[in-house]
Amino acid sequence: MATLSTRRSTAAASTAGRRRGDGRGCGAADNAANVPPDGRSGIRQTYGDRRLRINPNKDHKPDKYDDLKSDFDPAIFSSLERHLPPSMLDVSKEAKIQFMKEILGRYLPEGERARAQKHKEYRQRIMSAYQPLHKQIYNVDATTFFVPSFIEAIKKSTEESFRNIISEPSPGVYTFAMLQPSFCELLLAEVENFEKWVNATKFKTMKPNTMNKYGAVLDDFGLEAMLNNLMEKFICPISRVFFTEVGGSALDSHHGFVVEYGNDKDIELGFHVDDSEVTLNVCLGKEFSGGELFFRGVRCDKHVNSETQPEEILDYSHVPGRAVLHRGRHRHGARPTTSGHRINLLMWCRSSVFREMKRYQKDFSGWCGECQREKKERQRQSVAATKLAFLRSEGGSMI
Ligand SMILES: O=C(O)CCC(=O)C(=O)O
Ligand SMILES: [Fe+2]
Repeated sequence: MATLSTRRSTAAASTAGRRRGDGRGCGAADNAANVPPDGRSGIRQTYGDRRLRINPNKDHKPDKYDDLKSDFDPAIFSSLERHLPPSMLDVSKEAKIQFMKEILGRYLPEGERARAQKHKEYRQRIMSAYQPLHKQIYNVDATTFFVPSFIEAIKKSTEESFRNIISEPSPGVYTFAMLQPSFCELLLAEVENFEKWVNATKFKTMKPNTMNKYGAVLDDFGLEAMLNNLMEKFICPISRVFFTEVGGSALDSHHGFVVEYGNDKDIELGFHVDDSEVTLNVCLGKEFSGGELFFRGVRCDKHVNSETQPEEILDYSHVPGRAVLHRGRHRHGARPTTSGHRINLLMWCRSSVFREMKRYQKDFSGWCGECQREKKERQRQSVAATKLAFLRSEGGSMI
């Protein structure tokens, strides 16, 4: 198997630093697991338990950080405060800030800080000059964006309501009708309008990620708040049910973009994993043939190039308006678009809490197919060894 790539966004801040909104992200996590941050400061010695909680404390009312000068959005601090260890919830605001800055600092080391600032300025330059074509798509309006079956399922937000609209052609790949054709058209027209503006003004824009040359980053020209809302209200309810073990209950930032394929665009997309915990991929149109997604099983970093098992093979054909939701670590690629023009909306949804936790784990058998296979093999060998020892001792006692 060819060595697989990990795709990254071309922008700087990829994790905790970009979140806007109400500071709640995905809200409650279900499975408890504590996260030990590697505290390096005096704070660590002053207070007892330094471990973050994966379950946000919903009863705790976080401080307001709007006045805080930091590279991170104040909402991140309010959101993270709910994950602080119980012993830290009532300490001074300054102590909490110091502790949280240390954790967040890991997501934005020195070099990246400058790049994040540049990226912020880049966005400001675009947004001060670009005139949106369809202002109505800059705020989520469920009835014009989504098909009724999707809205109904989200209203109930139970596993059963999701299973009614979702098909799962291979474990961990969920597909469902999501976007109205009229919304797809508006979004396509907005992207086209943005691209026209880019060409007319010769503005040098960033590529959507390290592997796609054609497309646009929606977050860069004003759609970040809308997409954040979409993630919180319409993706989190689903990912909380199907992707809890990879931070699906605690998504708190995203990278939103469109990719374009066709004759004079990208043709195909190589085998890769995404820089996301959960990826939403929705085909917007237009008319095309080819461009199937191929999936080859979920893998952790260590096993990213390990063999595919036959049951992990899936080829999926895109249908306009239909969403595919999968773990970012689900290895995949896109086959050549052989005719026409294909444009897909992508949201790489991330969880800073999950990324923090992952630093302290070695066994990912909760979601990595190869970790699971190795664990089963260890269990099989241990049962076999126990049986053998038992048979030997039985044999011995019969003599
Ligand atoms: O072209 C596609 O549908 C796949 C896109 C994709 O995997 C990605 O952008 O991460
Ligand atoms: Fe991808």
